[in-house]
This record gives sequence, C-alpha cells and structure tokens, in this order.
Amino acid sequence: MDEERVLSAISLEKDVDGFHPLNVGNLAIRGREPLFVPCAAKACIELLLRSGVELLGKHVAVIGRSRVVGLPTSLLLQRHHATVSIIHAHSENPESITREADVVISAAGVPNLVRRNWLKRGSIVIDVGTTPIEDPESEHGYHLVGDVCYEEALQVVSAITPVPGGVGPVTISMLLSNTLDAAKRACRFS
Ligand SMILES: NC(=O)C1=CN([C@@H]2O[C@H](COP(=O)(O)OP(=O)(O)OC[C@H]3O[C@@H](n4cnc5c(N)ncnc54)[C@H](OP(=O)(O)O)[C@@H]3O)[C@@H](O)[C@H]2O)C=CC1
Ligand SMILES: Nc1nc(=O)c2c([nH]1)NC[C@@H]1CN(c3ccc(C(=O)N[C@@H](CCC(=O)O)C(=O)O)cc3)C=[N+]21
Repeated sequence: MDEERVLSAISLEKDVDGFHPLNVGNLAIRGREPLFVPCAAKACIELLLRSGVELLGKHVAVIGRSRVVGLPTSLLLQRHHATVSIIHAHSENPESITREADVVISAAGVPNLVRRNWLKRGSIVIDVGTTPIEDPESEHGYHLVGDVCYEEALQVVSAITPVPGGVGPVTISMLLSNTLDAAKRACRFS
C-alpha cells in the first residue's frame, strides 16, 4: 500500500488524525491554521498548559520525529514560542541535549531510554512511549512501559507523566475532541 496515496485520499474535513499533507503543512506554517492537529501532540501540549507550564522561550527537547507524535509536537511547541531541540535515532549524545532542557517530551518507544542523568533538576517530563512488555501475571498478558525510568526521574524532576495513566488517556480524549469538531463542521454547527 502507498501510504501517501492513502493519506491524500482522506477528506481534509474528516482527517481527525491530522495526517493529511495540507493539515501538516498548515501546522508548520506561521499564520495558517490546520483543521486538525495529531492527537498525541495535542495531548502533550494540553497536559503542559493545563498544569500551568510556561512554554514561551523555554527549551523543550522532543525525542522522536514521527508523523504520529514527534514532528507535530515539535511544530506545535514552536507555535507556543518554545525553543525546540529534536532528537532522533541518529542523534549523537542525546543526553547532553536533554540535560539542558526545561521540558523533555519522549516519544521513541524505547523502554528505559531516559535515565536520571539525562534530566535537569526541576525539569518537566512528558513520557509518550507505550511499549507492551509480556507479562503473564497481568489480565491481558502484557503491561505497558514508557521511555523514561520513572523511579529515577522522580528523584530530579518537578513533574512527570506516568505510564500507564499519563499521556495515553489524554490522547484518546483529543481524538474524541477532533471527531466532535469534525461532526460539528459537517452539520454546520460551527
Ligand atoms: N501515549 C500515547 O498516547 C501515544 C503513544 N505512542 C507511543 O509513542 C512511541 C513512539 O510512537 P511513534 O512516534 O509512532 O513511533 P515511531 O517508531 O514511528 O518513531 C519513533 C521515533 O523515535 C526515534 N527513536 C527511536 N529510537 C531512538 C533512540 N534510541 N534515541 C532517540 N530517538 C529514537 C526515531 O528516530 P528516527 O526518525 O531516526 O527513526 C523516530 O523518530 C511508541 O511507544 C508508541 O506506542 C504513540 C502515540 C500516542
Ligand atoms: N495515528 C495514530 N495516533 C495515535 O495516537 C497512535 C497511533 N496512531 N498508533 C498507536 C499509538 C499508541 N497509542 C496509544 C494511545 C493511548 C494509550 C492508552 O491510553 N493507554 C493506557 C493504558 C492501556 C493499557 O493498559 O492497555 C494508559 O496509558 O493509561 C496507549 C497507546 C496511540 N497511538
């Protein structure tokens, strides 16, 4: 299947994942408004804003650059005037970048990637990673782990989202919110 052809075939007005090239382009361009922003990226910003975290001028390190999370999150952060560092699988010394960051958003899908010595004291961590780990003890035969060593991070950070019970449920809320917006537009309620 050609991913680009599939994405371009989705009607702009129904693109609740925010994957259509026009929605991505409008998110990237200042002064333009996308119809939809990808849910996980929206969830990260929503968590920060609702917790009273100031983004203007702050250094935010984003680990990951995917269409689903990393890229739209870094674009959205720039719309809030944060200074954004983007870390990916080829980045050298990622810890030297995250150690300078006021906020670290990790979306690599690599358990235990972010250790205590990757984080500045008092920084804020948003852990997007959700990797299923086989666990015969649990109800579904697996449990989810994030990218961040939670117990280690707790010793230095001022706030952190857990996995499970952190970004995941907020992402689902954002999908519902985007879907409601799409329905309202279709019914000309807004
Ligand atoms: N909680 C939630 O609501 C959501 C959770 N997720 C979870 O977030 C994680 C990421 O998802 P997704 O973006 O779709 O995954 P992808 O595999 O598409 O992207 C992973 C990104 O992380 C980078 N990366 C991989 N390994 C490393 C590393 N060792 N160091 C630095 N960067 C690295 C990759 O770099 P490169 O580009 O160079 O390959 C890539 O940009 C997954 O665990 C997924 O399940 C996703 C969406 C929502
Ligand atoms: N276009 C697209 N957008 C996505 O947002 C997207 C995607 N593709 N592909 C897959 C990943 C993964 N993802 C999760 C969302 C919520 C939870 C979630 O809510 N998890 C619960 C726990 C659930 C459990 O324990 O099984 C929690 O974190 O508390 C997890 C993972 C979205 N993703």
